[in-house]
Amino acid sequence: MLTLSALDKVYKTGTFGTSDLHAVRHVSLDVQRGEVVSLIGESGSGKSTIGKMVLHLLDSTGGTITFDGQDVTRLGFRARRDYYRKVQGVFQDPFSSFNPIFKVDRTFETLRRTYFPRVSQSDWRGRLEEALGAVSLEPGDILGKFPHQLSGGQLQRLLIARALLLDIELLVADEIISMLDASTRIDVLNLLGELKSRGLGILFVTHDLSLGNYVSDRVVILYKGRIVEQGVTSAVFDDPLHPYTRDLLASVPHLDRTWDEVEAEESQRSARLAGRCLYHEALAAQGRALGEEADGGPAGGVPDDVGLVEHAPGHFVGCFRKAAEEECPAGA
Ligand SMILES: Nc1ncnc2c1ncn2[C@@H]1O[C@H](COP(=O)(O)OP(=O)(O)OP(=O)(O)O)[C@@H](O)[C@H]1O
Repeated sequence: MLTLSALDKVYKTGTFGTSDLHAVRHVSLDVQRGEVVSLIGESGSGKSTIGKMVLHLLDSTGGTITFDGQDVTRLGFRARRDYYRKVQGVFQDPFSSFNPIFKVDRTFETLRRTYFPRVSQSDWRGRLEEALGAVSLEPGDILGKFPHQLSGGQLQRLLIARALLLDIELLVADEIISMLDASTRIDVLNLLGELKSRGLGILFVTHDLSLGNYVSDRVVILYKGRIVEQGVTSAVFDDPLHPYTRDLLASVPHLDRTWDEVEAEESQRSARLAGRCLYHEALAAQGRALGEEADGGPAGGVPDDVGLVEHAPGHFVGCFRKAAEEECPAGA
């Protein structure tokens, strides 16, 4: 359904826009109907930039985005409107998606006027109540209220209801439950599971590995805008191949280990990988200051073009040694 091919994004930075920040590099992935694919990576790895390019909130600087085989990388006004009928996004902070001076009903009225001008008010009311019911919201509790009168979880569900009214095929869910409390989180996650079983494809953006493990059919691990590993969730979590994926998994807090034990494991892993893995060297050299641009090249950072190698069916790892068909001494 959705396919990204060698997608790139370079931001112009600096006072006069003379510096380049390569936020997304040659990212290729796909999301099928009824499938949840998670983009996982630390802050600054390019997850949201990819989500925004899929949603046409940002232009890409290279590569293509296709939806059902049609190139949607550059869309005119009309085509964009049609695209948004099939593809919608929900973001971390639901408050920023609503205008605080209007009641939430306005969001739905705008939707009706834009996409369903011929639907009568009474039909529309029926559809709206059905969509609110699907996200477990009682119309009487929600309609006629201002955003500040509703909780983050209610607003998040309203945004999903809005997407349902459009009968979308793909949802880009960018950190949508980070701001919710534990019980609301479960409600929203269950809702996503239900939408998936109805055939919705979901591109789920998260920095939270446990969450990625819980919701996804496949995961894509990003580091500095590059895919370092991707595959079926159980394959990647049970047998992480890339040192960065292993680092990420090792950094998940365990209640049964003390800080000293975690530090000892970390230094053993560092010693094992030292001088062997460019990704690892880059992380060490930058003191894990992710978000800074790596220079590229073996000395300072990560090489530009590291192809993904299929280690097992559907399980890909990016490694300069593997790409050169060399053995990885780190065992990755
Ligand atoms: N508008 C912008 N102009 C310049 N640089 C940007 C812009 N937006 C993002 N960046 C940079 O692009 C890189 C990727 O940012 P992005 O927001 O996609 O990362 P992320 O993985 O979603 O991070 P987070 O989890 O913190 O949201 C970062 O280095 C960020 O500073």
